[in-house]
Amino acid sequence: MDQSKEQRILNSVSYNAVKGDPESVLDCIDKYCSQKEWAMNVGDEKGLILDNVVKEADPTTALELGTYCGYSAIRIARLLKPKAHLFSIEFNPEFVPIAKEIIEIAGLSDKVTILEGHAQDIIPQLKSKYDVDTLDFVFLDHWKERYAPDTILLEECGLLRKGSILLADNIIYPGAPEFLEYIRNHKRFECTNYPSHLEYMKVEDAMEKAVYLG
Ligand SMILES: Cc1ncccc1-c1cc(O)c2nc[nH]c(=O)c2c1
Ligand SMILES: [Mg+2]
Repeated sequence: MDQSKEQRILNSVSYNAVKGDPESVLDCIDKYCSQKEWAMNVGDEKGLILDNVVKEADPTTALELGTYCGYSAIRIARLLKPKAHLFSIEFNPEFVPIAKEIIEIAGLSDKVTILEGHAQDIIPQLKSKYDVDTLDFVFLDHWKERYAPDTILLEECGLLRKGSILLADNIIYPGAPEFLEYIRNHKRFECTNYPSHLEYMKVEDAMEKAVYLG
């Protein structure tokens, strides 16, 4: 059976990255995906926007929708303060073990819990099953059609508090028009747009930050 692209990314990280060094894992993935095989990691350019918003949020509890190979989980977790934690939801069973391994190589397994399944099934369990109170930061990077319904679900489950910061990837490409419509017309969100480019490409993309006003 041929290896998957994600397995090849893991092979490259395992061979080239410095164990326990998140920056070297990120650099290795960015190098591989810009030189060898494109993959849908948030990447280095949008990754800097993600870094800045995570630093602004300085979250105690963070949630990511869409783990993929763990690249953005590493970007987020490497900036978390000692007691802080990131929950990352991934529905593709092939990606979960690869992300776990890459996060382990980065030395961040203690700060990240990967939850396998669909966000709409796991979000309602975060309080009861995972002892989450409210979320300080949420990164939406799973499937554009789910950005709006899952944002509504987070609010309905009482997981957002005054000042919770949401950041969404791929606002332009592949695009999330329903989410933009929803979040920009919803009076309880304060939105900011960050123009950028699709990972590893010269194609236009953007990220949208939305602060929950309570
Ligand atoms: C896969 C793809 N092909 C061409 C252009 C863009 C994409 C693309 C890029 C991303 O950053 C994505 N992030 C989360 N989820 C996605 O499905 C996704 C898809
Ligand atoms: Mg993305």
